[in-house]
Amino acid sequence: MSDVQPNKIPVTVLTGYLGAGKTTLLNRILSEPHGKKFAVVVNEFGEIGIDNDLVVGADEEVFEMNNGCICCTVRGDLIRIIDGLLRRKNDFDGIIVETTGLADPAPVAQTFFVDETVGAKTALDAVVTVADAKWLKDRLKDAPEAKNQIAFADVILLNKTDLVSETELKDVEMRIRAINPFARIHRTQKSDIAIDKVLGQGAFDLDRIQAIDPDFLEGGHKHFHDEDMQSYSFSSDKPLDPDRFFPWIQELTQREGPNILRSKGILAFKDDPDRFVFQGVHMILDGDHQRPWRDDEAKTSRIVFIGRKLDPKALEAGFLSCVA
Ligand SMILES: Nc1nc2c(ncn2[C@@H]2O[C@H](COP(=O)(O)OP(=O)(O)OP(=O)(O)O)[C@@H](O)[C@H]2O)c(=O)[nH]1
Repeated sequence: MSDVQPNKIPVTVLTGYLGAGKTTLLNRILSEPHGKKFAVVVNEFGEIGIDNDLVVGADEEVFEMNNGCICCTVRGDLIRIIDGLLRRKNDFDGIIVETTGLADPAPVAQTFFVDETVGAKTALDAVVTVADAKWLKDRLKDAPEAKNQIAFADVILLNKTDLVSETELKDVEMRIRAINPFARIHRTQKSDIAIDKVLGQGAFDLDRIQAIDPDFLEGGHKHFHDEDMQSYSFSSDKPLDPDRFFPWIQELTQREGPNILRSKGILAFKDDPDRFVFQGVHMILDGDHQRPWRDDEAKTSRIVFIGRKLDPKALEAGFLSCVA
């Protein structure tokens, strides 16, 4: 890893559309034996914080910003968190900001130039975008955020290569190149990549960004938000019955998969001492036990759905029907 500006703390902005593999990459970075300590800032679109609970690493401090898009309402929070971090000297080697899948990375990157205190002490090392090889093509058609995440990237992980053919991979690579001819592209599965291909890149190029976005250093920002995008989260303090939950979620995501872009949850099943983490990207589901529930935490099941044309009443009724 090269330290490009030795007196400044390097910042990596981790972006990519919903479910592309950002948290998977973050966990890889944090789990590697690099001897470095990172401060991590995560931002998610749902009302109930789930992402911070999915980030590994006891040594890392995870700052969570919910209830808003990092590029808009919570940008002040980002500045405050980073400002607070900067007051603590020599405490960490780098900052990693994981944005929501729906964030436009431009205003996030802008924070590190426009805010004086933050700008004086940090250096934006790279915008790293994780792209979902299976779904990116569709999102480039209907989600401008996905396109901006590619356009602003210095490094792109073309992830989930296991889900597509070589021909499809070449096609999506070509589409990426058409939007961004400069980024380094790495094909990955489960965001598996050497850390020195992601951190310490010294890759963020202000001139290139100003060529895309001439107002980049102006401070204000105007950008598109998908007003149709909804997020609903539900929770229950009563244990769930896995024999009810899995058939329900299977049927729901098969039926509503195109509209449910992302679902995820931390679940407490009856007679199960472990937390179960459930993940869905459209109709592709995944899940695993994470760790035992601790005595000092409430065994609350939390689930979030992000998508379009969602029916919150039906989702809630379905979720609550899974209570054991
Ligand atoms: N098949 C396959 N699944 C993957 C791969 N990488 C990640 N996943 C799965 O995709 C799902 C989403 O991964 P995350 O890392 O949580 O994605 P994310 O970008 O952080 O998601 P959001 O923060 O919700 O936008 C999880 O179930 C992962 O296990 C991959 O290369 N192949």
